[in-house]
Amino acid sequence: MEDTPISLRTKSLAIGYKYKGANIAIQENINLSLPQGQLISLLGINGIGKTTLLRTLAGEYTPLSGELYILDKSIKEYTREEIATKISVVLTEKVIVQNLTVYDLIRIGRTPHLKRNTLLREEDIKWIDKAIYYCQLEDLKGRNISELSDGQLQRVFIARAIAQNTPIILLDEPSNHLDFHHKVSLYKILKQLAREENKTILLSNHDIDLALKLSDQIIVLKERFSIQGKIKEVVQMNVFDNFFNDASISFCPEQLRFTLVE
Ligand SMILES: Nc1ncnc2c1ncn2[C@@H]1O[C@H](COP(=O)(O)OP(=O)(O)OP(=O)(O)O)[C@@H](O)[C@H]1O
Repeated sequence: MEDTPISLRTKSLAIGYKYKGANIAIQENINLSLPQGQLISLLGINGIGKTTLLRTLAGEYTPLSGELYILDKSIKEYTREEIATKISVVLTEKVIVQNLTVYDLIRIGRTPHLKRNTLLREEDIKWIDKAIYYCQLEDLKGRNISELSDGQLQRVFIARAIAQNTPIILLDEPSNHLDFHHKVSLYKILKQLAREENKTILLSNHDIDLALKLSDQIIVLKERFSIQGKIKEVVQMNVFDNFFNDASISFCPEQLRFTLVE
């Protein structure tokens, strides 16, 4: 496993935003090394910087300092179009274009691979079909997206990212509209996808219990540091003790879950 190729790497990365011309850092010294074929969960309390990190890794925000490498090449050496062939992203805010079918929306995922006005090729159709298969959307593919529930729509956006067929997939809270069964099912689908298609999949998530049971690795963002590793290793570092800064919520390392102290 140690020799697994690394798809995404950061060195002393600082992330944040610009405010009145000044750089405001949210997190500094982030060192990540995300391997191929693995599902990695990004965990941290509200407002700690998960979305900012995902947007930075996706090339939407410029790092405040440090280095970011996609497939061993600095992100600075990629054009926006090239990044879209390496990284697909599912964010929480979704632009909804009315009058699109589920199939049409998934098909948009193929855009980075198509020359202007070209018809879908065999490869494009193969990836759209794979995305429909992974996200179990066969019965919905002809429906108008305006008729879907939030949870169904969420699956369609994930399918669009899968259709894009990039080595790296980043998802911001992809399970937030899903019931427990669909949350578990999403984790299993993403893990299967990571394994079968050798993808690096990073998702942010507030379902920490599920993440600890179903991910290959986790990244935990805390106030002054971040850590990445296999579940057991990270749990042993006690990063979940007093995680929520609330004495009534306690973490049980044996059961890998939080409980409410009576
Ligand atoms: N453009 C911006 N202007 C001002 N503040 C910002 C901006 N972008 C992010 N922040 C602040 O940076 C911090 C991190 O935000 P971010 O959305 O990355 O957190 P998060 O971990 O994804 O949170 P959540 O779990 O609530 O979604 C927050 O305090 C947020 O208010």
